[in-house]
Amino acid sequence: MSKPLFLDIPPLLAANGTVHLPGSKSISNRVLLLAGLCSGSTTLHGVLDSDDTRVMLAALERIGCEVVRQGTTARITGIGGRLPVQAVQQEPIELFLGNAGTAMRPLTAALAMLQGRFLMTGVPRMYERPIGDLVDGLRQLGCDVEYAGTEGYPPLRIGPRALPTANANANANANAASTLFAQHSSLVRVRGDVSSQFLTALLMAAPLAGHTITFEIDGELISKPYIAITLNLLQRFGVTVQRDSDTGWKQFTVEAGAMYQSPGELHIEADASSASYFIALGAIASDPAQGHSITVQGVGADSIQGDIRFIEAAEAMGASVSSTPDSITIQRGQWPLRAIDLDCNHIPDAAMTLAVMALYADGTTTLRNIASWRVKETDRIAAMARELRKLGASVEEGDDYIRVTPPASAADWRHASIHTYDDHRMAMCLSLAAFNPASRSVRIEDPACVGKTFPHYFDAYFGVCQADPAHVPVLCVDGPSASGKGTLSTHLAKTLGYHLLDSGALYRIVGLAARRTGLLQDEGEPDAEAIARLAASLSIRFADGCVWLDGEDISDAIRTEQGGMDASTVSAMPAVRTALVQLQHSFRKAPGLIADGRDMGTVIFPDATLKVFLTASAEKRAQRRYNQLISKGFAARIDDLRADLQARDARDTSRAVAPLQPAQDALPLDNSDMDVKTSVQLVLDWWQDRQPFPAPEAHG
Ligand SMILES: Nc1ncnc2c1ncn2[C@@H]1O[C@H](COP(=O)(O)OP(=O)(O)OP(=O)(O)O)[C@@H](O)[C@H]1O
Ligand SMILES: Nc1ccn([C@@H]2O[C@H](COP(=O)(O)O)[C@@H](O)[C@H]2O)c(=O)n1
Repeated sequence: MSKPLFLDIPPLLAANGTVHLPGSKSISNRVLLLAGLCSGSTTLHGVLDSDDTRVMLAALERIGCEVVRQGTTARITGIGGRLPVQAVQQEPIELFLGNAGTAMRPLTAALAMLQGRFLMTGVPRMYERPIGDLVDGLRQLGCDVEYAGTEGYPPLRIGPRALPTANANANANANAASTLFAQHSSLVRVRGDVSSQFLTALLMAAPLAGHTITFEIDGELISKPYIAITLNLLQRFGVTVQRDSDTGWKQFTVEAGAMYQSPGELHIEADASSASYFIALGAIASDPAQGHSITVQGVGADSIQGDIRFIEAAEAMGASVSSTPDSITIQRGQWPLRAIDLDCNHIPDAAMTLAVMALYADGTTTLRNIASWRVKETDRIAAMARELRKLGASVEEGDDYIRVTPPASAADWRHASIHTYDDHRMAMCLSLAAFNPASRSVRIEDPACVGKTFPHYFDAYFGVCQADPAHVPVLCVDGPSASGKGTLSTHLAKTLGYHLLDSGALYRIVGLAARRTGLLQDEGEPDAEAIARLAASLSIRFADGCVWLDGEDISDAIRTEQGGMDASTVSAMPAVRTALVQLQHSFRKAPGLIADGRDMGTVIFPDATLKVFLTASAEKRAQRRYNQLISKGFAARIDDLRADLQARDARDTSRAVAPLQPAQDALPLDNSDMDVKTSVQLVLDWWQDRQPFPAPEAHG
């Protein structure tokens, strides 16, 4: 199935717990490139695994670096400042960089300094993000960079840099050319007021020039903390950048002879911009009176990232924050939050989070000096204004500011389907709106866009958020054996981003455990109370797509036909059913639950939002089970399977407690002649009909 179209977040109440953040995107992509330009190998720990780092790694491999990845560790063997022979060719190598500004800009600068031909491409939004100032800077250094589409924007065509020899475009001549070049020095003027990534890109590429380069900044340099990260990381790779003695932000010099030197190993700290969502979460929803707090691990007081200063802004709004060198703990301080008026130039990315915190403030919040928002993944000022208005806020926007006034009262909050503009930060920021005092649910469209920097954001978020179970939506799928409940439920859970309860698995586990302990035998009457006590004592875990009993993976052991019959036997015991009720209720957690079984809609979740009673003819079900077993290499006879199914159905339907029957308000679905895709879509349509949001449009 394709990417989920939306994620519906139910009203949330509180937040408490610890979050382990992924590595910083800014640091990951910088050090990946620096490692790729070095000689020898560099082992990087804590590398962010996301869309933006994936395109960088793929590009490095294409230009000749060796990349070995294991989890969050990457070992990069670099090109030693020179393209391998196979990369120096007539036909350009296309490097697709998605919407990753942290890959497009520095890679363009580095490759333009070398002797190859490249076509730098990306997604359509990348072609709307200006790059002209970087290209101008590179051309001042003799680089051959052309626009392959619109003037001033990617895609870009890169050719070999002009070297001061008659026949300069072969690698073999590069040494001689560099010697000549080393006697030169260049002065390059760079605009500093559109994106600091241009200067970052030029500084990172400067050692490749082979001569001294001084960069002079035109206009006020924005996002200085990102330049500070660049300077810090260049230093760790052996490159010292001299700065002017006036402000330190007007002139930067990289001397001839500067060379990248691998630090051998380097640990990447967690992403401070990603921390901002959890800092805000703590400020909004971690009430110290209830003993709640949010702790963010992996980034703290020692961070080199500018967005760490988001803490100061959050404190100004009322958050109570304490830090260690590599962690931050946040609780609610002042409530409601305090409205602020802040110049956000120093925290351009994290400042978006303040715009959503402003929804919970005691007045109007103004965020200034944020013009760079307009040239990010989307026009973030316009996007933020539009989406906050949907929630009921009053928003004023200017070229470089946004002013947010929260909804006047709880009644003024509205259910909103938040469009995310393929911008990860829109999705993550706006998820915080689910703490609204009106208990309105919030829909986040295209939630997978968080993959740009934080692929497991929503798991981390819901892992520390609490909701009133009564507000957590449940979709029940009940029906007889082999009707396709598990298949349908799995697809629904994936599409809706919900948890999954396979209640049949619980009875199968109890059946297996009862048989193993001798409480269930082919002959004689089993002791139901003893089996119920056993059921209550089991340590059951669903993780990594497997079912675990006391640390043993029993996924296959419970799936046999004998397992189904044993489950059916123990499930007819009232005491066993009672023993499993609380465990089943504990699955009802934000953002929602798909519950698969026999009595989900009748007994366990009678208040479910939607109940589906799934059936298919006995012939079809037997045939499906037969196909299922044969495909797994098990011997099976279709007549025996049909008889087993019918025996199981008869026992499930006729038992005294929680018999298999449709809930009164269940919608029947006979999928005898329906494929999986059609039945999934039908149920999703029923689900959508019960939501307060308009039907979503498919996105690309
Ligand atoms: N609509 C459908 N059309 C065709 N095959 C289907 C359909 N739904 C499910 N199947 C297939 O039928 C088999 C049984 O489905 P599944 O295991 O989901 O049923 P179930 O109701 O969960 O069974 P049980 O109650 O025994 O756990 C699977 O191989 C599945 O791929
Ligand atoms: N809510 C439920 C779910 C299952 N059972 C019993 O468990 C048996 C196995 O279930 P599967 O869905 O995994 O096949 C089933 O035959 C039922 O007897 C139940 O009682 N209530």
